[in-house]
Amino acid sequence: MLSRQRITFIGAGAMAEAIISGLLADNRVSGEQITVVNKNNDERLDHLEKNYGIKTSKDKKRAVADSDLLILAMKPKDVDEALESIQPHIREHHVIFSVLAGTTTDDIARLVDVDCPVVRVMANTSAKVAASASAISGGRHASAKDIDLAAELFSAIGTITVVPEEKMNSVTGVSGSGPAYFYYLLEGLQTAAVEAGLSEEESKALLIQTMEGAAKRWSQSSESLRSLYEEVMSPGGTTEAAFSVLQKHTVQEHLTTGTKAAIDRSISLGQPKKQV
Ligand SMILES: NC(=O)C1=CN([C@@H]2O[C@H](COP(=O)(O)OP(=O)(O)OC[C@H]3O[C@@H](n4cnc5c(N)ncnc54)[C@H](O)[C@@H]3O)[C@@H](O)[C@H]2O)C=CC1
Ligand SMILES: O=C(O)[C@@H]1CCC=N1
Repeated sequence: MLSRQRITFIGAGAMAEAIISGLLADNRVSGEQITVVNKNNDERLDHLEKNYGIKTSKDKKRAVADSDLLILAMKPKDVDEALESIQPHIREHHVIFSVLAGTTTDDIARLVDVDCPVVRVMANTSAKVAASASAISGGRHASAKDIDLAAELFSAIGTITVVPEEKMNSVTGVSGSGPAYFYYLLEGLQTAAVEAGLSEEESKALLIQTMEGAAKRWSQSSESLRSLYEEVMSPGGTTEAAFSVLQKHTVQEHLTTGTKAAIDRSISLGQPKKQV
């Protein structure tokens, strides 16, 4: 199915690039099938064309008319303007995938005159190395075939979980934003490593394997996370010393609160459009 789709990305930013990069690496889609349009940043279009061998266009109308699948990849605040500019060229044969945080499939359907299917997807930037944790929900007009197409496309760039749309804001705060939380924590660990005499290279190698090993261990275990970290702690040992500081500063509670703030933001990003 995917091999016959003409795909147009509306928006040429970080997320579009991550998805394009992952898709091409998987070879299920060729550069010929992909066209990217943007608002006004020609440098981004040149960058994508040169680095990925995809097509770019300054003629949005043509790029939309000549496509089967539209992938909306602009910021949520720009979706109204973006869809207004292309909506006369959207036909019923089009399938729309949206990767926008907060924005619901109904928000998008309201901005399009025809009843084409809309599928909401929350991927993350690990798509760039085919390791996104992506979730998919179908809107009102989306059929099982449309969900299958989204699953086929996004499974080329990582794992897929199909969820009802009411869970999408939670997914966004957890796995959409998730890579940033891990990078932030790792930055703290790397600072300690370097200040204690390890080189950046040494600490990177050690931390990557530590993170991958912990993820693998959790994925293969039925134990709770608490029992997994307690397994690391020897009484009076190094981990306990670290935890006494982390717990004093309620680091875990702050992580929970921060993630809830991301979920709340995803909810509020959808709200202004709901009032239209
Ligand atoms: N960056 C991330 O980790 C993730 C982002 N997302 C979602 O992906 C979407 C894009 O995010 P980023 O790529 O980070 O943003 P970005 O700012 O890097 O890219 C957005 C692109 O949309 C273009 N654009 C704006 N208005 C337009 C219009 N009217 N017509 C055509 N193009 C237009 C901009 O020129 C820009 O190239 C957002 O809605 C975000 O919620 C979802 C998951 C993860
Ligand atoms: O920060 C954001 O709004 C986007 C959505 C999920 C990750 N990045």
